[in-house]
Amino acid sequence: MMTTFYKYQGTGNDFVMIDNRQLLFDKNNTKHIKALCNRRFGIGGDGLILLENHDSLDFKMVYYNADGNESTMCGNGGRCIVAFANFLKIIENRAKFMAIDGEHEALIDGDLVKLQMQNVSDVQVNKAHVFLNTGSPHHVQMAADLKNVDIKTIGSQIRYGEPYNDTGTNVNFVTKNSDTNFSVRTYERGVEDETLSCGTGVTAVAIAMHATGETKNNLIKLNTEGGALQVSFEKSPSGYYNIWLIGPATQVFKGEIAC
Ligand SMILES: N[C@@H](CCC[C@H](N)C(=O)O)C(=O)O
Repeated sequence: MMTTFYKYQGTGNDFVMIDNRQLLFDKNNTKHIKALCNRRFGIGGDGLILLENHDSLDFKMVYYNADGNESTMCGNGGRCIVAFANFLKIIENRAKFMAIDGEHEALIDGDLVKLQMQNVSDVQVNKAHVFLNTGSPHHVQMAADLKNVDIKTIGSQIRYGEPYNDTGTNVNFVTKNSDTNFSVRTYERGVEDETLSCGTGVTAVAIAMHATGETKNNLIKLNTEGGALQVSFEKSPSGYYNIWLIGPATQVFKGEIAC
């Protein structure tokens, strides 16, 4: 059997995208999903995303990491699936869809996809790092010499170490450029390596920088290795709300693969 797939990228975080409205894709075959994401033996991607029908919303997003396992929310993947739904003519310029962390709203504004993220109430500020969940878990720590951080080695030590252990976390290293601009490099759980960008990661960084007083602004530009993203938010006594992740999402190619 041949499966038609599309490849999307959002600031270099890349995904195999499959229209699974007919429910033909075998979702329990972890090995197969991992093989499709393999950059040498498969299509290649940081993850694989299925677009499915939803009873009351425009569509449903099902996200798998490159290791073949279904995981928590992917912010860049969320922006890419909105672009894909637009390409499939399921939506025009706005969408409401279901993901693993709940309902999301999104807007397409020219080349940009704006994705509303879930509210964040629990921001754990520690001495040397911040931990918070923006749909996926994120450890955020400052790095004086971001360019030279060995992201894979140090990220993996933190991801598998205390207190995260088996569940793990994504790990973000940050440098402040100005009150409104930060650079970020991310080690992603489930890819088990650095990715060029992480949407829930930069969202976590923007909130962490606000929570620790590194910035007082609520519209932050985040430079990733794959390009620039923006995050806006509001703060109330109970936490952060009206959080938006903003950036480009691009279809790269279409193909067919035997499976
Ligand atoms: N690249 C994603 C994050 C995907 C989920 C993550 N790897 C995890 O398993 O926690 C993003 O853009 O948010």
